[in-house]
Amino acid sequence: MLTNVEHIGIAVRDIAASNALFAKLLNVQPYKSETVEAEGVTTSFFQVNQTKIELLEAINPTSPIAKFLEKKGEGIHHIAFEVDDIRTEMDRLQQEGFTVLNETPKRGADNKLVCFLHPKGTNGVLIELCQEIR
Ligand SMILES: CC[C@@H](C(=O)O)C(=O)SCCNC(=O)CCNC(=O)[C@H](O)C(C)(C)COP(=O)(O)OP(=O)(O)OC[C@H]1O[C@@H](n2cnc3c(N)ncnc32)[C@H](O)[C@@H]1OP(=O)(O)O
Ligand SMILES: [Co+2]
Repeated sequence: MLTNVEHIGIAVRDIAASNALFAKLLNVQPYKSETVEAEGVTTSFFQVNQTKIELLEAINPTSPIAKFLEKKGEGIHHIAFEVDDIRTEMDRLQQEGFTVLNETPKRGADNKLVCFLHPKGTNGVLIELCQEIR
């Protein structure tokens, strides 16, 4: 079951500059910064009440973020939904005809297991599912 929007991912070119910008905008400092080598990204997380924003900077030219910035420029990269059981949701969505981009859940940032749905099957929006690692 999808429970809530867990975070909105924003692709940025310079995470230090964007951290300062979003700290000013949201009036709060990022609560976490984390590099996820397997995804080719450095992230930072801001929280405003129930809403989380994930800033993403590419750490190499083959990162999905580097490709996204090249094609579309900075902006919203994905919407992440929290799920109670990621494997059950991956199976359900596959049966519903969505293209799940990884066969098994992978380790994301902020203590989560994650998977992605191809944006071509979701009206051009990259969807992330995430489940807290308990
Ligand atoms: C930090 C971990 C984690 C977390 O815990 O929160 C993250 O958030 S990691 C975020 C970064 N990781 C990912 O994005 C992984 C999932 N993405 C992918 O597997 C790929 O990026 C992709 C979506 C399959 C696209 O890869 P690829 O086909 O190699 O790239 P192209 O550049 O050729 O794109 C093809 C096509 O798709 C469009 N596209 C790409 N990314 C997005 C996007 N984020 N939103 C909407 N559309 C996207 C791209 O524009 C191309 O379209 P056309 O040009 O019309 O063909
Ligand atoms: Co994310």
